[in-house]
Amino acid sequence: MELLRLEDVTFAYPGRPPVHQGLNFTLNKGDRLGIWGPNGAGKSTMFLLAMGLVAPSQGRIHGLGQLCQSENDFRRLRRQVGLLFQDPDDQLFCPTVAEDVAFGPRNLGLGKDEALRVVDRTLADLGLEGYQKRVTYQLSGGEKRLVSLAAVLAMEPQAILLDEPSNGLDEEHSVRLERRLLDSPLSWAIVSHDRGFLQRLCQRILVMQDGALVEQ
Ligand SMILES: Nc1ncnc2c1ncn2[C@@H]1O[C@H](COP(=O)(O)OP(=O)(O)OP(=O)(O)O)[C@@H](O)[C@H]1O
Repeated sequence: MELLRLEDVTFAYPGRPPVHQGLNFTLNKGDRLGIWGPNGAGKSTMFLLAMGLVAPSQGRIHGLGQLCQSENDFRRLRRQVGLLFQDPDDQLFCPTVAEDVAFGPRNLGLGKDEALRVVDRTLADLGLEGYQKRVTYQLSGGEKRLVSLAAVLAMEPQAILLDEPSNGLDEEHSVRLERRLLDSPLSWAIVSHDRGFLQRLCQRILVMQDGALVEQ
C-alpha cells in the first residue's frame, strides 16, 4: 500500500534556484528507508513538501494513495504520517512537556485521561519518565528532540518522517529510540548524517544528490 508519493516535483524557495526539479519519492507501507546526502541537498525540504508545508511549483503529492490538493487533504495525511522537524523548536509550542505530547492525541479526539496515559507511556518508552511537568523551553537540545519524537509517536501514525532524529542524543537515549522504533509496526523514512544509525534501522538507503534520490 502506497502511503506517500512525490511525483515529478519541482520546488524553489522564493528568489532562490530550484532545490528540486522532477523529484520522485515513494514510501510504501512496510518501508523503512534511510536518506542521506550533503548539507543543503534538499532532504528537509522534501519532507516539508510531502506534508504540504511548502507547495511545489510543478508535480504532484499523493498521500494514502490519493492526490493531495487542498489543506484538508494534507491534514488527513498528517494524521497518518508524522513529521519530526529537524529543529525541535519548530515542533514544540506548549508550556509543558505533557501538554506538547498530549496535543496530538487530544486533537485526534482522545479524552484527557486517555491522552495522559499515552503521554506517560510514550515518555517512558523514550527514557523521559518524570518529564511531564518540565517547562519545554528550558529543556536541553537533546531533551527537546526526544520530546518532539514523543509528540510524533503519541499520534500513533502509520508512518513517520524523521529529520535527524538522533542528533544530540546520548548513547542511552539513542539506543532506546532505536528499540522503540524497531519494536513498532511503523513505516518510515529517516534523514540522517549518522550512517550507522541508518544502517541499523533501514532496509534501504537512498542518497539525495543534485536534487534527485538514488539508491546507495
Ligand atoms: N526557508 C528557506 N528559505 C530559503 N532557502 C531555504 C529555506 N530553507 C532551506 N533553504 C535552502 O534550500 C536548500 C535545501 O535545504 P534543506 O534544508 O532542504 O537541505 P538538507 O538536505 O536538509 O540539508 P542539511 O543536511 O544541512 O540539513 C539549501 O540551499 C537551503 O539553504
